[in-house]
Amino acid sequence: MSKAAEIDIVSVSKVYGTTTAVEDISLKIPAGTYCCLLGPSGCGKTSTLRMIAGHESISSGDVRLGNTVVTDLPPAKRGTAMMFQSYALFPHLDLVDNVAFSLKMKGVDKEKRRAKALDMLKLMQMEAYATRRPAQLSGGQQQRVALARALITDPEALLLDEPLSALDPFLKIRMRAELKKLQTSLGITFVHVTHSQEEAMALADLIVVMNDGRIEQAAPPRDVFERPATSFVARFMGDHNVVGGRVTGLRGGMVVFDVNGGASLAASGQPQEVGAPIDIAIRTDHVRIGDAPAHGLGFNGIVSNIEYRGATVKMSVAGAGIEDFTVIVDDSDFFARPVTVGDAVPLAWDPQDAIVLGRLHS
Ligand SMILES: Nc1ncnc2c1ncn2[C@@H]1O[C@H](COP(=O)(O)OP(=O)(O)OP(=O)(O)O)[C@@H](O)[C@H]1O
Repeated sequence: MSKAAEIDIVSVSKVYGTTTAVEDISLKIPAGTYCCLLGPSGCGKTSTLRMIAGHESISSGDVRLGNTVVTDLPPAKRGTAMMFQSYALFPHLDLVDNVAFSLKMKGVDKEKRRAKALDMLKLMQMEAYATRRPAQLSGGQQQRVALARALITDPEALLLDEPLSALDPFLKIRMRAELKKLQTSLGITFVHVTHSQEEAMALADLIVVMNDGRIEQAAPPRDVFERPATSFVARFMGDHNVVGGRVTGLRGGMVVFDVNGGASLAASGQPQEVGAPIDIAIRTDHVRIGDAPAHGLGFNGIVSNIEYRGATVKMSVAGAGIEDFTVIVDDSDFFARPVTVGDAVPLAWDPQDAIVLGRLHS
């Protein structure tokens, strides 16, 4: 239906008075990508999305869509469409007129715009509701109408600001699957703002993790999860232990470091200066319980908490200068050799499961 466009963000900043919301970010989103801007509240995701859409001015830098610099173009001239968090449907208009609205603004004649609006409602399986008003719809149906309304201009990129946040958990997961299907079938670029790492992992081809107005990592979901670039990313994505210390040297190709007042551990990564502060990430589900730690790949600790989660069991362990270390084991492994709070346990992991993290804000 539409053609997809690459979005190129070049050294873009957004300053509101004395607040720098977005600080000199550069990012290429390839045409046809499902991209999620992910990060905590206030990190600059929405400002970034609104600058791509043209709903917010760009303080410095440029945004390009395909071959066109759109930095100074109004929203309707950019080839983008935006779907807002609240859907922003007009309560007094029926669904056809809601969906046809932007074509009306463009001066498209009534018959033509209503026909196109019906086509869009059909695409979203909402044609049976065409004469209803938004208040007569469920949350999921309102979202479909908002999507139809955004897509009626045949945008090259669809921008979505927390599109699933108004839905209950069950509907959220269903609509998430529908969004992915829609993006795949349309083939256009989607940029979707979310603070949920689970949502981003489920949907994105490209996850852009933002923190404090900057990009910490932009990579496919599996890379972000398996090779978090920074301690912020490792903590935000979850399922990693982040352990800090100071580098003491190199051994067998591994970086060796001391945890403050505790164990000497080893990690895979670039050689670091002796004495430099270091953070490493260890996957919570890649830790073995019961294997004696060797070569800095593990430590002995005391179990401080146990949570049963059904398919898995989560344990908190403290020791060797590490206050709260999380271990997730399969339920069958746990119950084959159960431990209780207060037990001393040896923990061990493989060299590739302890990775040195980079520092963005040094
Ligand atoms: N219109 C504005 N005027 C002043 N400051 C603003 C404005 N809009 C956003 N900010 C500030 O800019 C920063 C980034 O805001 P932004 O809305 O882009 O973050 P976000 O990551 O989308 O957060 P959330 O998930 O809470 O929507 C915040 O510190 C915010 O307070």
